Order: sequence, then structure tokens, then C-alpha cells
Amino acid sequence: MSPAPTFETIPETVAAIRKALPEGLHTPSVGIVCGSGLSGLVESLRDVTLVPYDGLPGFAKSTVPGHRSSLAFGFIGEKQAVPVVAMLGRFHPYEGHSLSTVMYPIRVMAALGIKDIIITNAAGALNPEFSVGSIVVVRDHLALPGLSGFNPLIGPTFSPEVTRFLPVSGAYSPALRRLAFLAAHQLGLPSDDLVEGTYAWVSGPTYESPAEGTFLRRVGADMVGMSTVPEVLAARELGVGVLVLSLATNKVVIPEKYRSIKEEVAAELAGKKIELPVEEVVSHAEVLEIGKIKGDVMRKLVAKIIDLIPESVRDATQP
Ligand SMILES: O=P(O)(O)O[C@@H]1C[C@H](O)[C@@H](CO)O1
Ligand SMILES: Nc1nc2[nH]cnc2c(=O)[nH]1
Repeated sequence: MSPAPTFETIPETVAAIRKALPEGLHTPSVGIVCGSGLSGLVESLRDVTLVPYDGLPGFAKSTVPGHRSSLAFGFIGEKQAVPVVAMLGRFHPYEGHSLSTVMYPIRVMAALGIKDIIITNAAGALNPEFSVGSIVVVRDHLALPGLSGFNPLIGPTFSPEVTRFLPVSGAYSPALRRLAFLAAHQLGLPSDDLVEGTYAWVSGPTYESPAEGTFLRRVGADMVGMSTVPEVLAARELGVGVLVLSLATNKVVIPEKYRSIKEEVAAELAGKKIELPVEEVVSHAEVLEIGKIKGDVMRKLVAKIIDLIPESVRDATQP
């Protein structure tokens, strides 16, 4: 595991990034995090400058297929040219990265000047009403590792300026969530394409057992994934407005009734013909495939949302 970066290295990282950038991109106002298979969001950017993570103090390398390892700086928007920075690839604790490493790029983007951040991820749908391909505007989270002793903010506070006790009841900006639905309307997306829900953060890298899926659904989660919440906390700690868009790449297996091998054997011994159920298995390849199929919709949505953020909001710290 790379040594956990601290706030002391931020100025050094910011200086290294700015050195690689043309003048107009030194202070991006919106950050984007591209989830698994969603690095194509970068195609909305104009006049792109890529800054590889390699060589940036405090940055690690993403080891997950579907995650590149670069920051992309550029402009987005039809109405206005909004300077943005996108993370093409994120860090996950299951890769062996410390939680400080996972949060570090968010803290660097805040130091560069972002006022809002749009965090995307690929996640499993627990809510039976959601379809594969639905985009979920996250309204709340269940931080399972946080509740069990691995809150990303445990330890010395990141800097002397941030609060020790961060409230998270309003972490997901209602103003930005509203813009997401307005943007979907303006793009003419079918109403079922964009839904609202609660994201459960688990450590991974295993997908959920049927009992775990059942448990998470019963305690109120609509989606489950292995990222995002540490990034949300890091952003909120620094007053950055947060919007999370979760792409439902698969349905989590939640059995109505467990298959009974005992009953199957009894039926077989009694000479009865039985129909064996098809076993559903989630795979990262399937996750990436849905990312590819829905990537263009996600890209247009993110670009439209950024276009709709009024300058007054981008220039002020979100409530
Ligand atoms: O980085 P995200 O949260 O988009 O990636 C999800 C969670 C795991 O990293 C991976 C599992 O398929 O996709
Ligand atoms: N934990 C978890 N993460 C995912 N990322 C994409 N799909 C899934 C899933 O089903 N479970």
C-alpha cells in the first residue's frame, strides 16, 4: 500500500498539475469522477489536457479494468465554456489503497477550485423497480464500512480548517439533484431512465451473496457499490456540492425463495421431473458492457447538468 497522503502534499500536487496545464484551465469549477466503464464521459470535454496520475505526488494507479489513470482538464457546455476536471479512473479500498489515497484526488480537485462535483459509479440494483441501465440520482447513503469502524474520516482531521464532526444529512445537494431531472427532461430521456435512490457502500471486491443482497434491501438500500462514499465525504468536508449518478449495471440476486437441493433430491428419488433454475451470476465484464451501452446517455446527461449549473451556484459554496 502506498503511504497515506496528507494535506501537506496538496500544494505540491496542485503545483505539479498547474505546471502541465494551459492558463485557462488552472481553476476548474466542476469536478467529475468517472465510474467503472464510464471514462467515455471525457468525450464531452473540449480542448482536453491529460495529466497522468503517474508522477503526481499522493496519487496512486488505478488497477481496475475500465479505469484509466489520468486527470482530464477541458471545457464543457453549450451555453458557456465551463472549465472542468475529470478523474478517468478512481481508487478503491479493495485494491489495497488506503482511504486517504481514495479521497486524495477529491481534496486536490477542491484545492484546484472546484465548487461542485459529479461523481458517477457502476452499481448493482437492489430495488426491484429499477432496470439494468437505469441511472439513479443518489439521495442518501448507507456506509456499511463506516458504520462498522472504517469511517473514511477516522484519524487526524485532514487539515486544521475542517470540522471534526461532519454532518451528512444534506450531503447530496437537492439543487444539483433537481438539475439532473431538469437535464433529463431537456434531453428527452424517458422518465424511467432517471430514478432516485439510496446507495449502500460496501468494501467489495466480492459481489453480494443472496443473503447480503436481501439484508441491504431490507435496510433501505436501492443500489449497492464499492466506491463513491469516501469521495462524497471528502468533498463535503471541503464544502464542495455533490451530485452522485449511479448506473445500474446489474440486478443484485435477491431470491424470493432459496432453491432447495433437499426438495430436488426428494423429487428426483420419487421419479418426478424437475426444472432446474438458471443461476444468475454478476461479472465485471457485464458491468463494463452496460457502461458502454449507457455511456453516451450518461455523457450527455452530465454535460447538460453542467450547462445548467448557474454561474452563481458554481461560484458559491453549495449549502
Ligand atoms: O468504480 P465503480 O464504483 O464505478 O466500480 C464498480 C464497483 C467495482 O469497482 C466494480 C465492480 O464491477 O464496478
Ligand atoms: N457491490 C457491488 N458493486 C457493484 N458494482 C457493479 N455492480 C455491483 C454489484 O452488484 N455489487
